[in-house]
Amino acid sequence: MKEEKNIHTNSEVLVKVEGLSKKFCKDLKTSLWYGVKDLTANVFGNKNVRQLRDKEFWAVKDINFELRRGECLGLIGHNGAGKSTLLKILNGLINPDEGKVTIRGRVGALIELGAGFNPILSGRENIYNNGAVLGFSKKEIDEKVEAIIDFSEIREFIDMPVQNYSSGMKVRLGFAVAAQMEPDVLIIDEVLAVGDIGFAMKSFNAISQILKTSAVIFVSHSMPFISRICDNIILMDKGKMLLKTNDVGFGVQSYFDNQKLLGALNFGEENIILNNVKIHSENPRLEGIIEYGKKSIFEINIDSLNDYPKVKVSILVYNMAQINVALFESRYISIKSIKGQKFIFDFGDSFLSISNYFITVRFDDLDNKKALVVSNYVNYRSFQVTGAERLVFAPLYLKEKI
Ligand SMILES: Nc1ncnc2c1ncn2[C@@H]1O[C@H](COP(=O)(O)OP(=O)(O)OP(=O)(O)O)[C@@H](O)[C@H]1O
Repeated sequence: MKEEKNIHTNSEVLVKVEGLSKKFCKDLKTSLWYGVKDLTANVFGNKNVRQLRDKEFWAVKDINFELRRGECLGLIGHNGAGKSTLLKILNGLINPDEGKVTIRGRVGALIELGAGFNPILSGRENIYNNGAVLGFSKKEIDEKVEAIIDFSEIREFIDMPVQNYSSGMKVRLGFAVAAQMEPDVLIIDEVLAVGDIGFAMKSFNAISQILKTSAVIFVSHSMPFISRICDNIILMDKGKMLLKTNDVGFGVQSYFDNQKLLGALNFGEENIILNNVKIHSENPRLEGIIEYGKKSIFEINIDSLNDYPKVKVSILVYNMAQINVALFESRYISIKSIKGQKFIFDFGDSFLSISNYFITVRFDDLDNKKALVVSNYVNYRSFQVTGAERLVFAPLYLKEKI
């Protein structure tokens, strides 16, 4: 596992996690049986937690980190990697089998949608309940309640039972409570993604504000969200920490490298058959690799079943988050009804940032207004941009020319 030094070394450590592990059992009956056995073993003081028994697995294994005031930790990893389990341990919802968590101060958490709310009580009553759980007096909550309702932007529905709220409304209320209660440590699971983009932007601004006095732990599969607010990353894989870094660009890239990604899909009439796309900079031997700042060359090899006198080739470049970051369009080319035609396109200097990309290749017949798209090869292949530049999450990395 790679590890880097923390930059906020002067601020106070608010979260300390040492050797944290949690195991689960894949089968409910066996789990109940182990529960009974463990209870008995506990009485006689010979519980052996380190060993996995049949059907057990480590959902969280040997996690260690420290988080200081002012830091935002992004917990990322594939589905089932153990992120939510780790958050639940940190929030005291479940006990670890091994290890220790030390948290200083008040914890605000938004973990499961609607968790922490009583569904039959109104939004307003739930604000009071949550505040009381966090240790605030009624008077203190009275002082905050208006700000919470304003932040959530659901004043109209604040006296309605929470069970009738939409998912987004629950998130709005949950985040407003967690954020406005001045937590020292704020824990947020994927739920923010449920809110609309307007609320997500507002939440990010609120998190930046909260970070002045708190530490934040944030779980998300949205790398744009992660790179927007986190300054530390832990990449989890099967319960373990694969990477701990304060280089967010590198952390995000490692997350994508660790994912299984979809293969190519072909749409369109298939009258133009794409045999091959070669991508390189000046050196054709470095196939599939473009050097940052150097020119990029795309060579396509096709078979065509018809004559197309005026065709435009479009290459759509997607980043690992499947965001379309570039569209390259060719000059008009004339395609003959023969096999094995090769076209070379020079797309000029590439300032795509260092990362991996996918391309979709589309052929438009500009002579035929009815069937404009002849072939469309979605996610046809990937390529890499390399260089000694910094890893940044922004799709384009532009530097001032000196
Ligand atoms: N109460 C439980 N009993 C048994 N297994 C559980 C329990 N809670 C979680 N698990 C298992 O622990 C593993 C980790 O789950 P967890 O929810 O922490 O993953 P995650 O990284 O948050 O995933 P996602 O990205 O899908 O939210 C999974 O295999 C899950 O099935």
